[in-house]
Amino acid sequence: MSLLDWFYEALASLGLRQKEAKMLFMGLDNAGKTTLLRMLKHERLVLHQPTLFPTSEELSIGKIKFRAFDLGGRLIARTAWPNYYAKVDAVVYLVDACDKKRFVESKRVLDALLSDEALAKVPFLVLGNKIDIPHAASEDELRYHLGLTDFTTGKGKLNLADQAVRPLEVFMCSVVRKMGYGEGFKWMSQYIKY
Ligand SMILES: Nc1nc2c(ncn2[C@@H]2O[C@H](COP(=O)(O)OP(=O)(O)OP(=O)(O)O)[C@@H](O)[C@H]2O)c(=O)[nH]1
Ligand SMILES: [Mg+2]
Repeated sequence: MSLLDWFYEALASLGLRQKEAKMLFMGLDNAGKTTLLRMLKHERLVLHQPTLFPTSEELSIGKIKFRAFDLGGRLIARTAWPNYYAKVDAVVYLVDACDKKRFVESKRVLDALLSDEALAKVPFLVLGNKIDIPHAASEDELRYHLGLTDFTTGKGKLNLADQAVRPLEVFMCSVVRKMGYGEGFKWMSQYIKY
C-alpha cells in the first residue's frame, strides 16, 4: 500500500472521507471510453485525443461516488493496465459494436481480464457501444463473438450468496445519443458494496 493509499484509508476509517468506489474503464482503443467518461462527467460530448496516459475523474452515479480511471486502449497503453488492478470495485469494458473486424482482439483482451486473479469477483459491465451506427452488431451477436453467451449473469439482481459467481452482463449503448449505458450502470451499482 502506498503512503497516499494509507493516508486515504486512515481518513476513511475516521469517517472523514466518504469512500469512493474504484472503477476502471477498459477496452480496445477507439471503443469510446473517454467519450463515455466525459459524457458522465460533463453531460455533453467533449472533443479529445486518443488516451496515451491514464487519467481519473470523480463521478457520482446514483448515491455512489466513484473514482473512474480511463485507461487507454492502444497496445502500448494497455501495458499499464495491471498497475490499476488493486482494490477495484467494478470494471466497465467497452467494445465498438460496429468494428466487427476487432471482435476477436477485443475478446482476447477481455478474456485476459476475466481470468486475471487480481480482478477475480469484480463485477464486469460490458458495453457494446455505437449502436447509433446502422450496421452495429446486436446484443446477441456481440455476446456470441465475445464468448459470453453462457457466462452473463442476468440483468436482474444476482444473489451474491453464491460467492463463486462474478456479476457480468452486456448492455448495448450509444454514448453520443446518451442511451443504454444508464441501465448498465444501474445494474452495476447493485454490486458495489458502499
Ligand atoms: N457513432 C458513435 N461514435 C462514438 C460513440 N462513442 C464514441 N464514439 C467515437 O469513437 C471515437 C473514439 O472514442 P474515444 O472515446 O476516444 O475512444 P477510447 O476508447 O477512449 O480510445 P483510446 O483512448 O484510444 O483507448 C471518437 O471519434 C468518438 O467520437 C458512439 O456512441 N457513437
Ligand atoms: Mg480514450
